[in-house]
Amino acid sequence: MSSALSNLLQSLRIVPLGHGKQGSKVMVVPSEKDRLKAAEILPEIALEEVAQHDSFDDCWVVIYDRVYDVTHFLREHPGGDDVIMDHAGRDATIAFHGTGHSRDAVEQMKHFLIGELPVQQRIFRTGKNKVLSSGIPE
Ligand code: HEM
Repeated sequence: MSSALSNLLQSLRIVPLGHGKQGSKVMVVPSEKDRLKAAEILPEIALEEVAQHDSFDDCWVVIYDRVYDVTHFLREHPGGDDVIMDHAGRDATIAFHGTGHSRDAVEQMKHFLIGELPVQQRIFRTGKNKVLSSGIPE
């Protein structure tokens, strides 16, 4: 296989098995994001960084020590954008918990997960992500 084609396939994260010697089988390599997810390794994001994302066009919130980028979800949020904007760039755990979100909502959150607080700033989870409080999302 030419190196140009090989480079193109690599940039598309498609790797030919056996370097083309075994026919046309290909393997799709998971993206960095998928690999982090699978390994449950989340980038650490400190509260000071979260605080920089406190606007309608760039909105992060912390819920149970995890950081969510809800910028594109704001307008779709069934509870309205204003209730989330009240906590933009800050911890929204108590408000989120107090609203009594459904299991569906907790599942939906996973799409917006971008990181977790450093261990020293966590309230709900220990260093190994052990849940400290009952009833919080795994
Ligand atoms: C990633 C974060 C969030 C997600 C994915 C989410 C998702 C949802 C969903 C799916 C619902 C519909 C009802 C349900 O299924 O429980 C809902 C309702 C609601 N949410 Fe959120 N939400 C988020 C953050 C927040 C935050 C930070 C607040 C802050 C107060 C909030 C307040 C509400 C309220 C007031 C309702 C309406 C409840 C009702 O009218 O019965 N949500 N949310």
